[in-house]
Amino acid sequence: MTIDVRHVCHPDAVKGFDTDALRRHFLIENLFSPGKILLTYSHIERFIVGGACPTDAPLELQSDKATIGSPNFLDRRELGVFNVGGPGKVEVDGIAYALKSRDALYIAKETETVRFRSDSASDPARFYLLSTPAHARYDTKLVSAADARKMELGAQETANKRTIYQMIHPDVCTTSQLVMGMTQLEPGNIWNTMPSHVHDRRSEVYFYFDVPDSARVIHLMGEPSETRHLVVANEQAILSPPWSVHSGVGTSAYTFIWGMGGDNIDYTDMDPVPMEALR
Ligand SMILES: O=C(O)C(=O)C[C@H](O)C(=O)CO
Ligand SMILES: [Zn+2]
Repeated sequence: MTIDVRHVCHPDAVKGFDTDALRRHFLIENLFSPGKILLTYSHIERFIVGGACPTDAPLELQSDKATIGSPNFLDRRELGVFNVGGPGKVEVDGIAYALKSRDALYIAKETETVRFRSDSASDPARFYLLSTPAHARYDTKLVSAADARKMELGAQETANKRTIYQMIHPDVCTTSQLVMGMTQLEPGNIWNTMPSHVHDRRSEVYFYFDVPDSARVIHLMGEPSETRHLVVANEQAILSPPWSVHSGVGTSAYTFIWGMGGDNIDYTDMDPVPMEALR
């Protein structure tokens, strides 16, 4: 298991970042490596973001003295897991939950052991992980895309026809602060979250997938009057601080998993940015 640590950046400092600095602070390029768990610890909301890709042997989530400090990873945290690979199992204190592609599992605070397995090493599961600190324990729950609260948004004419699957969401699954779901664009549609917004009371992480090898997503970030962009390839993630706009456009359709933590668990708590304010 590896943990990369990222610190918080003030927006005034980010104005002067070049492409390398923007990518080093806000883009997570590698989330999956066969037979490994790769993690990034961000001081933004104390998110832990990563991926587990088990092959022949199970992989166990372990704590880390330098960052988490408690004996078990989830002693004071909760965890959202989305499978974006082949079928697999997540064992939570000995109970196995089967996750096919796009199923999610919320794992409770105070869980002692979490193990990831693939059903077949030739089609390994790819478990995307997002964890936040938690003040209370709620039940571990498996949520499939069919169980999600769904919202159909946008139109073909504006190239933003998409379905939002709210999965680890207060109407579906009770958590301390973690809210997660998935946005899937219809073929031929490329824009998410436009008009854009900020969510000052929460920070977010976006994991982009279903991006063809030859395609990229242009993720917009920065203060509304001082935008920057990151060019994102398949299975890469973005750390989004509360002062940053949220919007993105692809060179083809894609899917992304959004995850949020912060001062409330109200998905709709977003401040729209008027188009004329964007620069
Ligand atoms: O396409 C969209 O619109 C979204 O996916 C909205 C996100 O869920 C979001 O903005 C979360 O902050
Ligand atoms: Zn958003």
